[in-house]
Amino acid sequence: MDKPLLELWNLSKVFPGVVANDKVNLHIHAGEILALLGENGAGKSTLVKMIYGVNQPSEGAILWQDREVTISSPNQARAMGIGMVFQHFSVFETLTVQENIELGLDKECLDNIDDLKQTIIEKSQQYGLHVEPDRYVHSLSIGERQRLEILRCLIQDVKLLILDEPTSVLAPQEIEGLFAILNQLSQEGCAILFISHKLKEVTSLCHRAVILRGGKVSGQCDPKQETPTSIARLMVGEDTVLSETYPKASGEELVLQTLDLNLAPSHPFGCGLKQVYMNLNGGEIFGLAGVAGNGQEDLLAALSGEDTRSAADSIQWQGTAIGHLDAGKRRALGLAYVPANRLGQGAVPDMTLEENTLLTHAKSLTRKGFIQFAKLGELASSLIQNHDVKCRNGRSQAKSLSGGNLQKFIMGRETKHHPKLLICAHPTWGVDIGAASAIHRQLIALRDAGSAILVVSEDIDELMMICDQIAVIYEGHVSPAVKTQDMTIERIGHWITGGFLTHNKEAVNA
Ligand SMILES: Nc1ncnc2c1ncn2[C@@H]1O[C@H](COP(=O)(O)OP(=O)(O)OP(=O)(O)O)[C@@H](O)[C@H]1O
Repeated sequence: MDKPLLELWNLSKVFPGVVANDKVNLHIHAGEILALLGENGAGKSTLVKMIYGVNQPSEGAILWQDREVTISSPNQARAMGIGMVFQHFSVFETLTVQENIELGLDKECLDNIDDLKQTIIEKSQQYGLHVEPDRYVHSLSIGERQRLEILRCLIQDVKLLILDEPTSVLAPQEIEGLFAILNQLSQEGCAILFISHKLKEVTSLCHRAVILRGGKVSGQCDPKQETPTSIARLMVGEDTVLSETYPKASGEELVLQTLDLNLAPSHPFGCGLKQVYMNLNGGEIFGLAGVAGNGQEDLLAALSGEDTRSAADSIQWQGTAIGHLDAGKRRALGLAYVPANRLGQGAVPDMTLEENTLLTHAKSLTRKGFIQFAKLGELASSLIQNHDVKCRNGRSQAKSLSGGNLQKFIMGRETKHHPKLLICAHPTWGVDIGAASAIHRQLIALRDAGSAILVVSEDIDELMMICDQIAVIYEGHVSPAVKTQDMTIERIGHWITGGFLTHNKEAVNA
């Protein structure tokens, strides 16, 4: 067999107080699709960041095409032919898609492209990525931003493409499209290093899987010979509960209702909201399915109070108009919110976990205007312990946590005081399979304690598992809600592309 394209020899990375990678040996051949698996905090992102030149190893060696190299920056990695799509996007909000791509290309690469705009359009069409070159990034949904990142790598001549959970916000059809591209790239000789918590994807796409545990390689397997469950067992051991079925519930008490909720798009490329009617009942989980970019962000902003442009009486809280109330006033009523964007919106990156706890629990943690630090420390520690958040302690900065661990922390913080309504976007995005089960149980327990819960997710299996009612959002329209036991995956698939619009009246009246 040929020499590997990339080899890691005893590669370690130590952060203050944390050994994130411990003597990792790993190789990948040209054309190979290698999965890198492991629980939240296992060290996957840290490892690939060393390959991409973001982090420098504390010890060990990297061999590229059989020669030892020091990859001192992402620029150097790109020049060598290594591309990476990050879990947290590294795009400039105030620039267009084309400008962002241009910034990521070195001069030599740019000189070889006659017309960048045309190239973007062609690549985008070729790979079904649907990204328009003139759109500003701040107007893109999370799914679209991720597609921009993928496109940016594909425009360069990549020999190794690293993808850190690339499919978490893509719709099923888009995932199929991406996999076709990845298979095509692999056949063309491009190596692919693929981090995912979605084990079904790993068994269908990857040629080999390496499992990390506590920063060390703990095993490897041929995913095509395994099932998602057997791989999960390799990752988390035998005792973790991986999935359950939950009895469906139906709630009586109406907590939040939208009545003809309309909202103009918040940016020129948005779709806004159109005549949205929704009932969120206590003791019930309401799931909203849909492809990213169909108005989910507008809806979440309108319901959480981040956007107060909607008519006051179009959002009712137990019969009182609240459309004009800001997020703080809605929180005071008992609304909690887990946004899609964990770092930046869900938590302030440079603040510690304690400070981030204070942000949404200020009322219970202050007396006469003074912060009760002892109480704050206790609360943050209990969130860390109860939700198995892997970090040093409550004084760790939010940005130092792995993606999944930060999500577990935010979920814990928001559910701590049994909100009357929890609005939750992508609750298990980036979370490992064991932690995802724990979050599902947490949501069900909250429901059973009487809270109303809205879950916005693109993971249809997840919605079918935990929700009591499901509706679909398409271009700012929300379909009628259907009891989960009467809903089918086929129907959701049909509605996701707007299939409910023509039958809307009949469905509502049914
Ligand atoms: N800049 C940093 N400073 C301090 N600790 C860090 C830093 N980056 C990562 N860590 C720690 O290193 C460990 C490994 O984190 P890493 O992000 O590599 O995990 P991961 O396997 O990618 O997890 P996830 O699946 O949640 O994304 C974690 O304990 C994390 O808190």
